[in-house]
Amino acid sequence: HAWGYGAHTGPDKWADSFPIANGPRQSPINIVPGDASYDPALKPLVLKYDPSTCLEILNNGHSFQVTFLDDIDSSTLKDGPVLFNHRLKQFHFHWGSSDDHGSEHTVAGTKYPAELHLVHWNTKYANFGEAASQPDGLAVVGVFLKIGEENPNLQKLVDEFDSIKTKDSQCSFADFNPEMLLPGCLDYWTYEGSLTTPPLLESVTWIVCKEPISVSSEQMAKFRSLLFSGEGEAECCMVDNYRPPQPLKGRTVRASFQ
Ligand SMILES: NS(O)(O)c1ccc(OCc2cn(-c3ccccc3)nn2)cc1
Ligand SMILES: [Zn+2]
Repeated sequence: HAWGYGAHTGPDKWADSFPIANGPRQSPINIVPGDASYDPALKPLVLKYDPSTCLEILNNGHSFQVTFLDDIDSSTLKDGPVLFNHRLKQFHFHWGSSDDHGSEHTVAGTKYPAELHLVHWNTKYANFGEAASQPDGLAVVGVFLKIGEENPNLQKLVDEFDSIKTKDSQCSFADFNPEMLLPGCLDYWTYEGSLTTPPLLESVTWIVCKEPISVSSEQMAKFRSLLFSGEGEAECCMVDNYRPPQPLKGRTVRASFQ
């Protein structure tokens, strides 16, 4: 399953190997704030992250990712739209080849230059792999990046890029608190969706923050210096690693705010 984001391997081709690509609850989607229904029963998000559970930063050939130790309840997501405790497994990003696009979710058609995904799994299941195949197995928090001030917390990630330039490279990475990547306001939209990359499993409760965080244009340029290609291969810049919005197919998007 050599899937990617290129002309021959990209999102329009994924259904060939992953027929669920045309399923009833695919992600991302275009969020239309006017169509979202405010749900007063939605609780505030409770995100508690422990920087000591940060393990490594890696280039997996699709994005760069920071992975966390998830064998105990130290970095968790509770409440919000979910009924069970979830553990943070990893976070990663999606971005474009220029500052005018790159996010996966869009808001009334607006594209952001990048989008952060904090991936959590429901601890009623044994592990991420088990949870990933259950309809209520995963909860992903999405945070938009908007061009503005340099983000000193993102810079800690950018400073590692020389060590993870090529596919399948990784290095140890410690004491990073992903809480520093969250916006001040945790108002969110939520809907039932899927992984946005193969295997596109329909197991994700999406929690998309309304407020973006900042990233500078120079920092975005450094994201684009990462490579899809492996060491010794023809260099292919890691850009446009996003899936475009998918059909809503009757789903309701709820808002935690009025
Ligand atoms: N972009 S996104 O946040 O929607 C997102 C988040 C997580 C993803 O995991 C890929 C994956 C790994 N596994 C797996 C299955 C069994 C055992 C171990 C791993 N299944 N899917 C993909 C996309
Ligand atoms: Zn993602």
